[in-house]
Amino acid sequence: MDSKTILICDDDPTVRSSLSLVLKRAGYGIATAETPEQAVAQIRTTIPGLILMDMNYTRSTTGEEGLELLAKVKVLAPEVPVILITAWGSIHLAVQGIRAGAFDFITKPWNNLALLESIRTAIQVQESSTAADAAPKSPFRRDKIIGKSPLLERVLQTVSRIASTHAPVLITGESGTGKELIAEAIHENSERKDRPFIKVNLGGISLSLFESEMFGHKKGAFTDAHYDRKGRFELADGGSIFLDEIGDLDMVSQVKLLRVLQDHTFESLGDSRPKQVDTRIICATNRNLPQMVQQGEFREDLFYRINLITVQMPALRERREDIPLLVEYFARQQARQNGLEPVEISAEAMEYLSRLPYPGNVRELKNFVERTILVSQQPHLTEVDFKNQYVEIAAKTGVHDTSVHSLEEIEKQMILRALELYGGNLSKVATALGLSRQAVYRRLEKYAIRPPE
Ligand SMILES: Nc1ncnc2c1ncn2[C@@H]1O[C@H](COP(=O)(O)OP(=O)(O)OP(=O)(O)O)[C@@H](O)[C@H]1O
Repeated sequence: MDSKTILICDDDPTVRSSLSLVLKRAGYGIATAETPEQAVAQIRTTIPGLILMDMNYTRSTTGEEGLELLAKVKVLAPEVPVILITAWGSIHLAVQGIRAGAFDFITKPWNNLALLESIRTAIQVQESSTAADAAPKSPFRRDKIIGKSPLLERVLQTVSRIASTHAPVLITGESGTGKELIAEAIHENSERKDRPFIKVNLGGISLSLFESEMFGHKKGAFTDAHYDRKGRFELADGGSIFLDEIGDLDMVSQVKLLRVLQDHTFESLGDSRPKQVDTRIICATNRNLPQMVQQGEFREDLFYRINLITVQMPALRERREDIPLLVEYFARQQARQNGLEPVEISAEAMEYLSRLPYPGNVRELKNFVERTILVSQQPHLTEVDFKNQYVEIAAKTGVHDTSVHSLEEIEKQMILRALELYGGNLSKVATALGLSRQAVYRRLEKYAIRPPE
């Protein structure tokens, strides 16, 4: 395979020559094909590093020929990334192509910067997957990520492989499993580490504020715009942007986000000049995006854009062997923050802690350990100290006999009791349960609990 050669397959000579020019300037070798047949013949002789492929040839405009060619490439050279070229307005074809194994798609007329970025990412990801067993170029830094379980190690292996690429990453997993921590680690282990890491909680941005928050605005663009303001994308230029709770984004904002991911350009409110942006996209969600796509609640094309690499964070109950390490870490951290001697935790206490259910995952464990240390004020903590604290929380939240209830029922009861206890103050409920406010909202929805006014 010649990783520096790109095969351009398009029946339009002007497209072939303008693409050739751009790619040659960027240092790639070029091969061209006018028809799917020629493309197949070329691939049989020399396998290129990447294929840039139009979906429509002379026969029709259904994209059928493009899909056929893609299927052949997937048999002849399955490891070669394919980027599709489609007409604007035929995104559904691109989506079909992605389902059939294409790496990405660009729409005509294309933006050169976005095209080169997509090519670079595709080649990097391809190389990083074939070099999976080779030692990484520089050791992966994971200082703040505690745990040695095989499930966590697998996540870290994937992350260390792809951190240095520019590929968008989607991190999925329950609330409190460490998605944000992983996003930060991806940034810290990339060449963007000295540039900003901008975090945006999309669940917390209302529809009306989305554009000005993400893309910025000019003074006077709307009534309250008293000064120019940079949006989050501009702030993240050269660095990474972490879009948390991406599953909470409404359909209108999804279209706006798609545009910037596609073209790497955006316009600030009140300013019609498009701005270019170079930022790595890292998204996270604890919702089931494929299911949301099926139900028409999340755009499929956006899903494929953000999801070139998926990292699934395991729940804490699936990696209980990490619990003692995490407990030690949180106890040490808390002692350091308060200028105290670290507390000692007995072996029985560790065993007890390792058995609890943790619907709020690592965040819940962290809060629980910190609270027990604070409340008991002892240099040595035993199982009893933790049990007392757990019973107290359970009593406050009204959960007594955990054995006869399903986890969901326990969770629902805990939320109801916490709402009562904190007079409906969601921030306090969230802190007490070790959940984010958004996670509390979602559970209110799930259990059809009416949120307080
Ligand atoms: N492996 C880990 N080692 C050390 N601390 C961790 C680990 N995983 C999570 N934490 C800590 O647990 C808390 C929750 O983690 P984080 O915010 O990354 O979770 P999340 O999955 O993004 O949650 P949410 O979906 O609610 O936003 C943080 O304080 C984080 O530092």
